[in-house]
Amino acid sequence: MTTIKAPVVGYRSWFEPALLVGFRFVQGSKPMIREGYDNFKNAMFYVQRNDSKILVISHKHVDQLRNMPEEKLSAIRAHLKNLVNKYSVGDILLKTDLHFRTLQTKLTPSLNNTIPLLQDEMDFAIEAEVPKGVESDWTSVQIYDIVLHIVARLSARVFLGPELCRNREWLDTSIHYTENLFETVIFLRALPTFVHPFVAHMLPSYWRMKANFTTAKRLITPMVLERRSNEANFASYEKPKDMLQWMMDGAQNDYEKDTATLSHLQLLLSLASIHTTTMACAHSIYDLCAHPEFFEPLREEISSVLSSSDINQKQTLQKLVKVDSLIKESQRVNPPSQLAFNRIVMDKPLQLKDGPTLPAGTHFAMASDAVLHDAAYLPGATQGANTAEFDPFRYSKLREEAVAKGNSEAGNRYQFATTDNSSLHFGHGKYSCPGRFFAANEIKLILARLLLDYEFKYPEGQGRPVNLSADENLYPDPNARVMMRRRQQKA
Ligand code: HEM
Repeated sequence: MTTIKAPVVGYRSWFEPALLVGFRFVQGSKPMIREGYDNFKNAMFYVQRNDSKILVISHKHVDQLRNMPEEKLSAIRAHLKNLVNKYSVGDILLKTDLHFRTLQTKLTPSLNNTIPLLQDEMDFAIEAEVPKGVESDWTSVQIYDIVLHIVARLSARVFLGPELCRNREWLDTSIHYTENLFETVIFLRALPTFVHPFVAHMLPSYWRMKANFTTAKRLITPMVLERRSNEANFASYEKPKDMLQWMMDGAQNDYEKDTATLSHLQLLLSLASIHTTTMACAHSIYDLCAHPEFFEPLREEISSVLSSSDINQKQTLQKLVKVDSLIKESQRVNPPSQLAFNRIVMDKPLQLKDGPTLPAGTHFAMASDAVLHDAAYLPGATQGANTAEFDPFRYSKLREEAVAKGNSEAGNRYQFATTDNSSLHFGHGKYSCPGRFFAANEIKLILARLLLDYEFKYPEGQGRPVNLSADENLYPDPNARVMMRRRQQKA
């Protein structure tokens, strides 16, 4: 395959073997990507993963590329390549986008109706997942794990309905599938592709992932069959309003109607949503514990909004402007990945505006993390500003300023779920994350409940846990402990 010429970052010397640079990338990608951005931000550079070199191009090209069709520039193929799909999700995403279009056409327009369901499940989830000790005293907890289980329960309520969302086996499967998949993927990506066929089958995580799929089929198939039979036999049958039903209704061919496909897509929904949402919540809590002075202003906003409006309204969540800003800033400082807008150039070379032609087959991405740490692109920042500083109200201030100037349209630009040509953590354009509006609601509901009802702080002498990395992906330390206690006084 023809490749474009560009410098490869991360080498310590001319003699360092590429394989070693690739190994160092697994846990040391941040300085490498920042080095590339600082030196070549208006050009392009490669980062060295051992499964593949990824070309990092300037985000200035995103407007030209964001709505390009899959046949020319593929988001799915880049996603599959990053997931080493032959040994993880397979080729299902090349055969169907049923879950993607259902999120766009059914879930997002129905977000309002999901709020009461999420609220209801939250009561149950908090009762089930928060240790009883916190009721009376400060208790050391693994908050990541608590939030993970709450998110899995809430998401399952909307994806599969009230029955499976309380089924222990499904909850474990939906959580562990992602963990097993990432363990497999990160291990394989550290190795050159020619060894993947030999190594993959030796990984216990690979076999656990397969077992997760078998469990998903065993749990979901009877539900699909029962729903189909009810629909066929009872005129008065009221169809459930959840992702599974919407996908069953929207299935357009035998492959999409197949119970194995529907089960697999539920696992892929879990993969796309549960840990990503949990990470955003956990980062927000870790950041607040490191900056406890921000707890009170957030609690004030939450209680004032909730006392004046009904939480079951979508507009209510939109009024949580400071909470929204906190989540966006926390994501800016701790993004899920340092690279976004992964794409593969399909059959024909792609001529970039004001740039070179990318040969067919090129896998490229954009340095989403570095861009939002560059004062030139960080909204509201002045030249020389300390862009590493955590300012939870950065975006709410910008929104308020825009609204004060009568420009509420511009204010929307600073919302968590809004993407633009420098805010790329959900991608941007046609193939940007279709679940981000749901994620924003879920995170706000969880944080509002946790902040109003509980207090958090780090144990004596402990600060914010350092983020962990696996290639370009970053994640909060899941084992970090915080102290948690029921709030004595509600504001
Ligand atoms: C904070 C949480 C989340 C983050 C940071 C996130 C981020 C992303 C990103 C970066 C992409 C790739 C976009 C591109 O190719 O340009 C993506 C795709 C996607 N996201 Fe999200 N996402 C989140 C939550 C969710 C949720 C809650 C859902 C489902 C309700 C979801 C469903 C999807 C789907 C279906 C895709 C397409 C790829 C696939 O089929 O798996 N995401 N997301």
